[in-house]
Amino acid sequence: MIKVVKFGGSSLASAHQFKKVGDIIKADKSRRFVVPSAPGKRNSKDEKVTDLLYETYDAAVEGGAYKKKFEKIKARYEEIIDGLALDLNLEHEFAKIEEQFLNKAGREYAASRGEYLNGIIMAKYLGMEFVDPAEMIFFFEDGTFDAEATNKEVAERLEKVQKAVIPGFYGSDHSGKIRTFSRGGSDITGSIIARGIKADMYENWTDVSGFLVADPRIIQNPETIESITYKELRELAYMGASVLHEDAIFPVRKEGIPINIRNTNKPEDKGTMIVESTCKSSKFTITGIAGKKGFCAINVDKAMMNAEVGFCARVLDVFAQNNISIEHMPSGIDTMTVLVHQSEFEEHEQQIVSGIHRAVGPDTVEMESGLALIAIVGRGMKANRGTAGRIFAALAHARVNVKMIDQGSSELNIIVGVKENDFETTIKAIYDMFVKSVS
Ligand SMILES: Nc1ncnc2c1ncn2[C@@H]1O[C@H](COP(=O)(O)OP(=O)(O)O)[C@@H](O)[C@H]1O
Ligand SMILES: N[C@@H](CC(=O)OP(=O)(O)O)C(=O)O
Repeated sequence: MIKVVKFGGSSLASAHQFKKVGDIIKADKSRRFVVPSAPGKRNSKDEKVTDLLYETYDAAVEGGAYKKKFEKIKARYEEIIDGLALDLNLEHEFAKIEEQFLNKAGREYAASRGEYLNGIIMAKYLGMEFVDPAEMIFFFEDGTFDAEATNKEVAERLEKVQKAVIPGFYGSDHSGKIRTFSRGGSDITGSIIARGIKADMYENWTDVSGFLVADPRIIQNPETIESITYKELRELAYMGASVLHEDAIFPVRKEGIPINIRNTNKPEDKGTMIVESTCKSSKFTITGIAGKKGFCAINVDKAMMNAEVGFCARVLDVFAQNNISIEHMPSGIDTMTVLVHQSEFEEHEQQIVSGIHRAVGPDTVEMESGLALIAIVGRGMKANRGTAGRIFAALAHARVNVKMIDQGSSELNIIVGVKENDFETTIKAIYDMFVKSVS
């Protein structure tokens, strides 16, 4: 049995947390490949080292005062090294990093140093080999991940390695420049390593006892999901359930490796198993609820649009021309609605409206901003009739005005669109209807 274990920033925020992590790794010999994140927040008011690195780099590049922030970063690592009583001095590493900042080595280089330094400390603490992901996790020049070259290199590089610490979040492009995944990307590194070494299990250790039915910041003490499929998880992660990066399932999915979400602060809890498929039915009709704010709906109306061949394609082409990706597209006989991320759309708004006029000559084009989308996800929905009806009933009862409802063809998810200020109420109403009232 070989396990890859990834520890998130909350699990490595201090020497106290590092000790818990050390105990977890030592408790199971199969935990041979360790992927650490950078130190996260020690409490809700604290700062993540990754954020401090971005800020320090920006200040250094702009010629501003950066030294104080840089000292803050050093202090975070010193607290860990001293607390673990390690014979380790990172002064030369910090000197190199400062020099690289002043040479404008890039924001991605800056952010990656959080994981790099934590990896050095972790390797020393555990007595394991340190393997730099810059040597085996590759990106294309445009910043997208080169999965196949990476997989080959990881397999070759780690073939004869018994145990290793491999920092998360970064790699390099083919010119040798350091590149990072998007925020939360150490989850992806863990998955890449698990695929490359054909691990039996990818354990992802965080500060909650698994994937919860809803965000614990919205629902108090939500139920834990015992098992969830890759597909369900992808839907929830994409819609804001931030416990696992939405792209982290792709590498392990190729090898059918399960992911186990575990709690560093409660290692006795079993957590959540994320699997390709399972015959276990979920405890409730729905597996989970997640949502995001910040959407805008563009409603295009034209009498008899359904008789015009290629109408939708021409409208969508206008969005594509402006490089805007589309989230959802519910439609009626004489109307179609396109939902997009408001932050991406705003800048191109007027070009898109005039583009739609030129492309299809609509009667009206109207916009509604400040929308939230909530995904209700569950493999159990297929077998249970009336889920959409129950969602409507729950929201009517909670006095929420439903702007849109869209069921995926896989019957795995239903997306509800509401005003942003109804976001929390909507999640609570759905949770109460499907989970609280039956548990
Ligand atoms: N459905 C959910 N289940 C569990 N945690 C969730 C969910 N939705 C949001 N979260 C949040 O995700 C956090 C864990 O993710 P993250 O902060 O990235 O951890 P880490 O630093 O360990 O990588 C939890 O503390 C919780 O607040
Ligand atoms: N440290 C990076 C990458 C990461 O995955 O962190 P965490 O495991 O704490 O979410 C970030 O803050 O985005």
